[in-house]
Amino acid sequence: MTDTINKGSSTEFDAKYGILDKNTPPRSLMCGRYKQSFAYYTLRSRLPITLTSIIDSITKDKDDLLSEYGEGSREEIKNIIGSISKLKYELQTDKTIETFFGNEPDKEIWNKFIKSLGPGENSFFKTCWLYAECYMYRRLSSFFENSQTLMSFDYFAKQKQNALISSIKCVEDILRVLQKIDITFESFQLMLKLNLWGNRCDLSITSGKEVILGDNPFDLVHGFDKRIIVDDTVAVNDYLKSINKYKPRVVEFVCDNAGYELFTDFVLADYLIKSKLAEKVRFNLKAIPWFVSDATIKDVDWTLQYLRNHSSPVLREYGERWQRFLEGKIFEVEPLEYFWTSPYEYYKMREINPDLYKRLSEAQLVVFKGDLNYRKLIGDFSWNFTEPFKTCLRGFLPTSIISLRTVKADLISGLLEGQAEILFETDKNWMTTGEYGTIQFVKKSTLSA
Ligand SMILES: O=P(O)(O)OC[C@H]1O[C@](O)(CO)[C@@H](O)[C@@H]1O
Repeated sequence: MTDTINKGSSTEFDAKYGILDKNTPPRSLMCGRYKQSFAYYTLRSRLPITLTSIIDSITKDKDDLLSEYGEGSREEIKNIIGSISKLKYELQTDKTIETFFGNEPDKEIWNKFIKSLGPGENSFFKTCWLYAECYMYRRLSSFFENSQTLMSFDYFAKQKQNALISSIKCVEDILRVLQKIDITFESFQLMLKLNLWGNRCDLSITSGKEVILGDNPFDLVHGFDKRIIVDDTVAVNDYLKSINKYKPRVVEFVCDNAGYELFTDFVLADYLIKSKLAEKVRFNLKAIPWFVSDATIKDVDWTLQYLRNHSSPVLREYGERWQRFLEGKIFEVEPLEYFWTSPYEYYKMREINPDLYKRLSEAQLVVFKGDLNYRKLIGDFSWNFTEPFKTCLRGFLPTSIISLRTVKADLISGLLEGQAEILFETDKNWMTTGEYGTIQFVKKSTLSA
């Protein structure tokens, strides 16, 4: 995939913006200046396509927007389209990242970060890929946040809702299994794998295009067993069974995509309660529309409402059950937290947001879903692939953590010697297809009483 864009990209762009025709050097921050990196492909091709598709969808849906947000939104729609086009131009001409000046609730944290970037490291292709990509989505959201009529409009909502609606047969199949599941190690393993592969339904990797699930989610799970290249399922199951002296045992989910993936988060959370491996599950969601399909609190409400209103009895049953869990505080949605839509890697959390770090440390396990969370766990940093996952956390360990990630970016840790080489021989793009997954667990040795 990256080869295509690199061959097609104009050399004058590379010359003008100091692009180096090489891959990311070892143990360096990943950024768009390395032409052979997925960072370059993302910034040069994927993100402009994402911005263009937002402009196209707003333009196409303008009449619906006008009827929903009133005639006063007409001018603002035009201005926002102009702002998105300007952002796209800045991205495509490697402009310096600008500070925020509107009424963004997290303006201070973002501007402090932007000002901390050194000269020569503060433009889209020169700064770390993670910062540039997070900045683009944050800046995009600010155009709506600072409007008078469209501040609550989620420009990704339709795609996120479709991601559930189009997978409703899989949803039904899974719920029928959950209804009568026995609590065994095998069923725990199945729930974890279903949740892992639910992460393939991420619309940012397709720049917004729908990800089509196969017919039967269990076929997908069993068919992909060999593609789980690190699997700590046994360790995390043993750990959860060993902590039964803590009450209530709390598991935090740092969620990723809405749609089918959010559904699989509810399924895994339900299983943890049903199996008595936890008494409470808390969900951490995004405060703003993020990376196309990341889940917001509104997406949780919509998902439960959609299930509760569905014609299928089993969908209604679980929509009602999970709504009751929320009312009974067995499930909890955590209060809005802008740290999750900041550019910071997680090893900086204790310094930047100690209250959040403390809250996570009170849980017995934190489940980090997906690729972007993985990038923030280890940083957009070209670690040796065999570097231990715990080392790459650089001290971030509020409590025991597990990462469930389908591999969509050219960074990874915790592989065995020679494992990556074999995978590259199989498919040179294996790191950016989402067709390989990792289940990586780090136990916090001294759990406070
Ligand atoms: O939804 P997920 O699993 O976090 O994936 C999003 C990630 O995938 C990518 O789109 C491709 O790596 C990244 O830009 C982003 O980090």
